[in-house]
Amino acid sequence: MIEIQKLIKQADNKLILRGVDLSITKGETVAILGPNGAGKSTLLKVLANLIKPTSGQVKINGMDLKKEHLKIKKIVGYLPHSSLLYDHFSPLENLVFFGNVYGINNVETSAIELVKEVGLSFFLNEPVKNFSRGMIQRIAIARAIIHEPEVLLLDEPHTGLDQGAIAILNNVILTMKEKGTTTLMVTHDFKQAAEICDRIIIVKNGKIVDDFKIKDRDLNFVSEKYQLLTEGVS
Ligand SMILES: Nc1ncnc2c1ncn2[C@@H]1O[C@H](COP(=O)(O)OP(=O)(O)OP(=O)(O)O)[C@@H](O)[C@H]1O
Repeated sequence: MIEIQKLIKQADNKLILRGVDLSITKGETVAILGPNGAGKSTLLKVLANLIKPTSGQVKINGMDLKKEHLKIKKIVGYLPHSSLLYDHFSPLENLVFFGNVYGINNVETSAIELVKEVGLSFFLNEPVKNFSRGMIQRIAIARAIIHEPEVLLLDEPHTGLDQGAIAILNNVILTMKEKGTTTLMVTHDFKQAAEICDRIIIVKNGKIVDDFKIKDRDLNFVSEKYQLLTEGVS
């Protein structure tokens, strides 16, 4: 589903990604862990087509990111650090707006359903400028999946969420997985990574330094591997 070969990203004479090779199959849920500044968000931004790689090849669903980025955009959902929501719009207005951008059918019904799914039906018509950070994050997640993407790119999705909202988000991710969605999630939250992901990738200094499957939701295994590989990195 996602094929990355020899990906290099350089900016301001700094090598941010130093030759990333990665292959992710359809339906996998993959966590990207790594210390601050390792290049995790940059990797996600390249896949979301927000920034161009310096060199290397990226294919999503068999399509070359350089040549078919418009088609790829339609099948990719991206949750960045910022919510991308319009402050003065309600959740319903925001989701209808973004749903229309993607040209989805029955946009209002889908929007109402998604707001319900993230537990904010009561606030359907309130402007999001009055929302707490966690509430905004919930609607931002709904925005990222309004077009039922085949590939979901999540940059620290659990940040700012309370326990209830974490459970809702994990449920959303697992439900999408059942439908065949491939998810790539940057996170510092090992517990959530172990809870919902099948596979962990550790990025350090712009390179993948480990890539393994998780067995039995084993958080200790993930923590130990991480510490071993990132020792000495502040
Ligand atoms: N446009 C840019 N120009 C120059 N340097 C950049 C640019 N974008 C990112 N960087 C640098 O590249 C490095 C990797 O950034 P990135 O945001 O990908 O890290 P990260 O692994 O997501 O970190 P964090 O865990 O702190 O979010 C950082 O040192 C960052 O300052």
